[in-house]
Amino acid sequence: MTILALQNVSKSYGALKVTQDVSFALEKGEALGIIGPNGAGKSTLFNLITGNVDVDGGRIIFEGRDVTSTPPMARCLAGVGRTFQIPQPFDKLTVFENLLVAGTFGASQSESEATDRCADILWRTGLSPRANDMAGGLRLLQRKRLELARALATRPTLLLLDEIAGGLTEGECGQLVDTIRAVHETGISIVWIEHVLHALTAVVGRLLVLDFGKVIGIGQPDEIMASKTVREIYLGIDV
Ligand SMILES: Nc1ncnc2c1ncn2[C@@H]1O[C@H](COP(=O)(O)OP(=O)(O)OP(=O)(O)O)[C@@H](O)[C@H]1O
Repeated sequence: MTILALQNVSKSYGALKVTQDVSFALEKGEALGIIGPNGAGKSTLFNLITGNVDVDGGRIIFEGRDVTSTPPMARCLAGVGRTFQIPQPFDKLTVFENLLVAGTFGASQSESEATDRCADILWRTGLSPRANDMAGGLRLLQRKRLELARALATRPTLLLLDEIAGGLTEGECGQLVDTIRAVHETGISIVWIEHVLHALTAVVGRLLVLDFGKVIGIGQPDEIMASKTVREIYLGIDV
């Protein structure tokens, strides 16, 4: 069953076509990776899926409903959770308080309803020892974990991850991949934009390649990475 479908979605900023006639479908429980050069339109695609940016054309279907004109908050409450490339937690709240904000406002639950769930998410994302620390004092790995935890606190059925492994050491990246794999095993569907390919392919079953806002390939990671066009455009390999 399809959880998310984009049908001929387009977006331009002035003369710049950032998203060009993009169509793809994500099955329930699937994990899909998105790769592409800098400026290819990857984050814009997430902004279109979440409603932070309006489409110029095309349709976005989530859980069988047309959400193309649905505001971001309503899409979040319907089950679309996301992380941002640059984590921006509430620095002057504790890690746990940050989760509670997401768990109450983002999942429409009372504080008492959200508390146990948020404590469980803290544990699952390895943040329990940091629960009472101010978010502003966290190191990069912990900020990335908090970004993931906040998205999970909104109770997503579809989780969009935007370059969550960027800037981490190899060891930290491996730990985060284990956490994301465990999240995926709970049945949450994932779309993950990432430049760290080995992290991505440790989790996703398919890759989608964007270039100048267009889908230039979608399929199994091995097939995609063997494609001449992808190797030329994305890896810069002259073949
Ligand atoms: N609000 C905006 N106004 C004008 N141009 C924009 C806007 N948002 C994005 N762009 C442009 O759209 C293009 C795609 O940007 P986007 O952030 O989606 O790319 P990306 O593939 O996520 O890049 P990166 O890998 O560097 O994060 C870029 O040229 C960017 O400058």
